[in-house]
Amino acid sequence: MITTSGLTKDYRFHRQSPGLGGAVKSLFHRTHETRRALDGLDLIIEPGEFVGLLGRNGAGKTTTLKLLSGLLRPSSGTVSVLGHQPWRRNFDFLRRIAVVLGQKSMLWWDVSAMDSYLVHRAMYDLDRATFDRSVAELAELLSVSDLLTIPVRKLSLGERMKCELIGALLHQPDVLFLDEPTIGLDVLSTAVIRDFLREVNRQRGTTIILTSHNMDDVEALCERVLLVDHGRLGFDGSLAELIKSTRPAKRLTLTYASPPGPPTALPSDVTMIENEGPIRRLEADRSKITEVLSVAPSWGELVDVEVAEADLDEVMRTVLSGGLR
Ligand SMILES: Nc1ncnc2c1ncn2[C@@H]1O[C@H](COP(=O)(O)OP(=O)(O)OP(=O)(O)O)[C@@H](O)[C@H]1O
Repeated sequence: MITTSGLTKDYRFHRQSPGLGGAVKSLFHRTHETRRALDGLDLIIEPGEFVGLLGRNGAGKTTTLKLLSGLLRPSSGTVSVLGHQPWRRNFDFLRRIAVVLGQKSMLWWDVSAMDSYLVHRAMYDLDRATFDRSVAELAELLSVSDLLTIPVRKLSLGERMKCELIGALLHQPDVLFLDEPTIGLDVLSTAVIRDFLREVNRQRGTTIILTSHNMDDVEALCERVLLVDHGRLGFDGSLAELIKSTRPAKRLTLTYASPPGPPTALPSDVTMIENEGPIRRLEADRSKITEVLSVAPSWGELVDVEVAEADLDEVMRTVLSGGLR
């Protein structure tokens, strides 16, 4: 459904010296520079997948989305989405995709979301009954049915994002590209939007490609993550695999009825990270967990055991600072 091979994007730009003098000078003399944002990206995405694009700021995630959705033309390499070269912006292609870029609205500011949807309806030639049903269903799922006739500029950030998503899905696209859909939203709106996207992916089979710095979004939604690193693919697999390859250690929290005795027979490569009161927190490679659990009851009266993966934000800090194994 989506394939790229050696996909490369160079941006050409000019630097301007600061101040009025710099601005005037740049009118007459411009030196151009090139920045390589994507550097030979190869990927294949199958229909119905929910994929998260991860990477540090400036890694090339938005550029990837823009190339896949046809907003940019590649400098070299190939890209095919639904059998089309996106940058040609063929109508059949545009009818089958939708793009929601956090910082760019598809809704007109001064009119209601419904007015923008009606323009959409005309553009995509949607019949009235299907249109009405779709708007009602989507608005209900996102709890914004009573907000569609208010000028968009009067809506909050979260309400606007929900209205954006409705507009993007009215023509029932096969692929949805989303850039940071929950940025700046409160936990409630974030949860509603996550449930909605999960539903759209499952019920309609819509392929969704999402960029997000919110690891909770990625954990909740994406069964596959692609790590973009300096314009290349740094990792391709599940979030669980990414965690495993980055922080193989698991966290064990042992709670005792009262402060336990010394941790005798603790395997040598297990680290005690908290040793106070009745709680012992340890970090152990997953292969050592059973060994720890077999000696832990001898330290005291063990009342609770919790085994968890390393904290997601910690994992991402390791990944983004180049610590992927
Ligand atoms: N129009 C442009 N002109 C010049 N350079 C650009 C342009 N757009 C992006 N870049 C550069 O290309 C690189 C990749 O940018 P991109 O926006 O794809 O990164 P990103 O991974 O989406 O980052 P972020 O997480 O900060 O949104 C960055 O170094 C950025 O400065």
